[in-house]
Amino acid sequence: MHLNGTSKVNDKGHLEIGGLDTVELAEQFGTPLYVYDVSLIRERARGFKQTFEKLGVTAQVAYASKAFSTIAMVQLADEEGLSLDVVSGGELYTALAAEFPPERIHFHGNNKSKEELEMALKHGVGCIVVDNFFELELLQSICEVTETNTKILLRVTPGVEAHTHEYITTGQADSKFGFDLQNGQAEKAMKMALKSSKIELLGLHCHIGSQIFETAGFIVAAKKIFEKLNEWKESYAFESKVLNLGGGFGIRYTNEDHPLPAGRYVEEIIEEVQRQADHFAMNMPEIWIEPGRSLVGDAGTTLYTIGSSKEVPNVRKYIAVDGGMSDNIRPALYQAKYEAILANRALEKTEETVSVAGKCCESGDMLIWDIPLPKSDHNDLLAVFCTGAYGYAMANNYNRIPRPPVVFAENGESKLVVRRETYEDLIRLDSSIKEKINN
Ligand SMILES: Cc1ncc(COP(=O)(O)O)c(C=O)c1O
Ligand SMILES: N[C@@H](CCCC[NH3+])C(=O)O
Repeated sequence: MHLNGTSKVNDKGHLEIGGLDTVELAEQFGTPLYVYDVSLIRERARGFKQTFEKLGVTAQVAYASKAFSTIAMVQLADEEGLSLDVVSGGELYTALAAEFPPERIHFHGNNKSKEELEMALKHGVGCIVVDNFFELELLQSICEVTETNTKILLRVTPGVEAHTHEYITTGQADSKFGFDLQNGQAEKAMKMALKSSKIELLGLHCHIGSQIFETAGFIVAAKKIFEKLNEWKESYAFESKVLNLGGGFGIRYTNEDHPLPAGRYVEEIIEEVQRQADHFAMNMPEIWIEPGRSLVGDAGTTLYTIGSSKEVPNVRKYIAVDGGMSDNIRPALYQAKYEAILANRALEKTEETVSVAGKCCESGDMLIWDIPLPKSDHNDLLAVFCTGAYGYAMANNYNRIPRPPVVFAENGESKLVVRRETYEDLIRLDSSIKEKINN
């Protein structure tokens, strides 16, 4: 059993998170329930920040709020002195509702609407990460009409893609995101931005992938960017004050995953950037990163109640829980793997191999295949670990299943930060039958 952060098994044999017995949390808040270990999020945030501080590098660690965006999480990011990456009007609205300082918000997205850009400018968002020519022109015209100035980064695709243990360099980066660095698009965008009196180009951004376990991809990306920056310095006297190398730092979901400690990614990235800056006689840029998963992923645990079970003789045993792809779509979408234990009988030895099914009307709604557990029964409590990133964030109402609540656990205290959806919530946006008849 691999336990993260403050998670431990107490003397009743129950899983504890943040000093709280998960059996009691399930009784109090019901299941399914997302529980976050707040101290672990703080530890991860401090880990990133301290590495930059130790190496004396000016930096911004921007929490990629797409991983888990709620008012409480945004406030926690603020408390820890992080910046914030948002990718939509909704994430921006959440950040503003949490009173996150707008100057530390970075606004991403490959198809920001006019309304979203206006909203960002109106609230003084610190940096807009411009993705394409359409957006650059739209932003320029909004700035002119509203007489607003803004700071931007250009998102570039350096021709590097990284996934877990591998990275590949692709000649022509085939991606919906960003300006291609090699085919002249990025250079054209840079020239357009430099001409603008309303837009201040701070530098470049790239993001090479997610759940990455090695630094090689980041290092190749940094090299490619610096080669281009060197050309631009000579031709246009442009120097990138900021270099944002995105997020993507991997975490351990199961014992197949071997991520580096967060500090290692940062140290190696900084060393490479420093080496490149020295090599090309440039000033060391400010380095920004955007971790999402690695800040919140292993701090989240989902608690489920086991209901029905089904034995397929000589094939497998299914146990079904009261949630599934509606609260965690990652196994169905990416064949993502998770570990789990019986939270109410955590010390009992494993006796059988079972597969954990969700309750949605979809054969692919399986949370975990072939996991060893003690002999379980209905009403046992199943804890699935590492659901903190892209769990609640990608939750949905398939089969009109209400989304579970979110509880923050820290130092023996629980805080309900998102309440459970109700059936009334589910029909709230429907036009009522009466309205339909009247129309
Ligand atoms: C631009 C950008 N920044 C940051 C992230 C966060 O990635 P992760 O959660 O893997 O750290 C993503 C998602 O992959 C992204 O697209
Ligand atoms: N949603 C993905 C990651 C997407 C990263 C955002 N660009 C996941 O659950 O792993």
